[in-house]
Amino acid sequence: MTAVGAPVRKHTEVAVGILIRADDALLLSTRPEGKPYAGYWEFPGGKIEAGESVEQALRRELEEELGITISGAEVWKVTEHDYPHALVRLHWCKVHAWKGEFEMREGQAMCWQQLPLDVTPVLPGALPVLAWLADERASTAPAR
Ligand SMILES: Nc1nc2c([nH]c(=O)n2[C@H]2C[C@H](O)[C@@H](COP(=O)(O)OP(=O)(O)OP(=O)(O)O)O2)c(=O)[nH]1
Repeated sequence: MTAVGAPVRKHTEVAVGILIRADDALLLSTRPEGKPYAGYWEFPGGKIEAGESVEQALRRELEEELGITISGAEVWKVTEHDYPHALVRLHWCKVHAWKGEFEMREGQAMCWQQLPLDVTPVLPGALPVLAWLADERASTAPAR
């Protein structure tokens, strides 16, 4: 329940792309200088602007940040995280196909990672999704 007189925090809607390479590696990049949690590893994406669908926002963000173009994206999971700077609602999309060469247009670092990740620190809002991805992989791994 919201306390009487407490300001209601509005969600910031965010589109996030889980780019998955043919060998199952996941793309992570660092948050650019000047943003909250600068230097933390995250999945690429950003805020959904007024009038945009998740897919449109993700396509725009990946072009702006990475210089690649995706054709389609479907929401896989929706999560929320309450940061001091914002209450975010994250719309997670798995992306298996894109066009173009990766270009770090915001000065970020990028890397392809298998699970478990060996980069740190990772944005806290990404941790539940990393756990689901790991569970999914464990349950689909071929039996020995
Ligand atoms: N891109 C991305 N954002 C995430 C992840 N996990 C997570 O909690 N977030 C949060 C951090 C931020 O509060 C928010 C994304 O906002 P942002 O500031 O990066 O978005 P933006 O690029 O549109 O920023 P700007 O235009 O305001 O500079 O979502 C993640 O894995 N990737």
